[in-house]
Amino acid sequence: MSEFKSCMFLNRILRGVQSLIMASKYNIVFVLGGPGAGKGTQCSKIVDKFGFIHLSAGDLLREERAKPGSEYGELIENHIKNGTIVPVEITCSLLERAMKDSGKMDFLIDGFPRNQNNLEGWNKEMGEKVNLKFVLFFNCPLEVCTQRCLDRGAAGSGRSDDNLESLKKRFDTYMNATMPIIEHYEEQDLVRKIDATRSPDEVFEDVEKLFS
Ligand SMILES: Nc1ncnc2c1ncn2[C@@H]1O[C@H](COP(=O)(O)OP(=O)(O)O)[C@@H](O)[C@H]1O
Ligand SMILES: O=c1ccn([C@@H]2O[C@H](COP(=O)(O)OP(=O)(O)O)[C@@H](O)[C@H]2O)c(=O)[nH]1
Ligand SMILES: [Mg+2]
Repeated sequence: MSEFKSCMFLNRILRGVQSLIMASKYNIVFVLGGPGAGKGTQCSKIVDKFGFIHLSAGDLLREERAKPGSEYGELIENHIKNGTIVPVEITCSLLERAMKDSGKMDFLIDGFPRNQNNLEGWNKEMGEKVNLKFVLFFNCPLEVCTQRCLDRGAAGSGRSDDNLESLKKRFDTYMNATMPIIEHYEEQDLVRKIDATRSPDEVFEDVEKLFS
């Protein structure tokens, strides 16, 4: 075999190995944006049309909090009410367990990673196991987000954090802890920013282009 041919052959083997490695990894899209930006609403639409599994970190934490005798129930409730972020070991293990239990490979991870501790803990535990496709970022001003959360609370969300006092703290966390994470991914050109102030269907028109 000529040198050129053996080089081509090796290249093909390498590409094969690479695609095998990628196929064995979870495909994930992180979904970020302020409280009430519409992350959950858009994730439902993506699931309906593109068949991803939607994992909301907040929902998983609320589920864990509700379990009778949960070791972490009180800690989670305190963080949620204060708009602060639960330590990554708890959230990451809930996410990983849900991913494994689903038996699927394609996930929307909604509302995570929210701070540096989340990012570092996730990278350490899951970095080698996932292929991060992109970060879907719903950009929405504070006033619009606040009104949506207050309406969600008034409509009976039952959430202990859909009130003005908690919302102020949630925004504080969002600006100080989550925005730097979005900037971190922006530096890697992984952020797909969407104007989330429009109606859900208009927002989704932009979202679906990213998945088609
Ligand atoms: N584009 C939108 N325009 C108006 N209201 C919206 C929009 N998207 C979501 N909502 C409403 O705002 C509230 C927050 O939406 P949600 O999807 O739960 O946001 P998040 O998960 O980002 O907190 C919900 O009551 C939802 O029905
Ligand atoms: O990775 C996460 C996701 C959520 N939360 C907590 O759960 C709350 C509600 O998060 P959720 O994503 O449900 O709120 P949303 O942004 O959708 O309104 C947050 O304010 C945090 O206190 C957390 O600690 N870690
Ligand atoms: Mg949500």
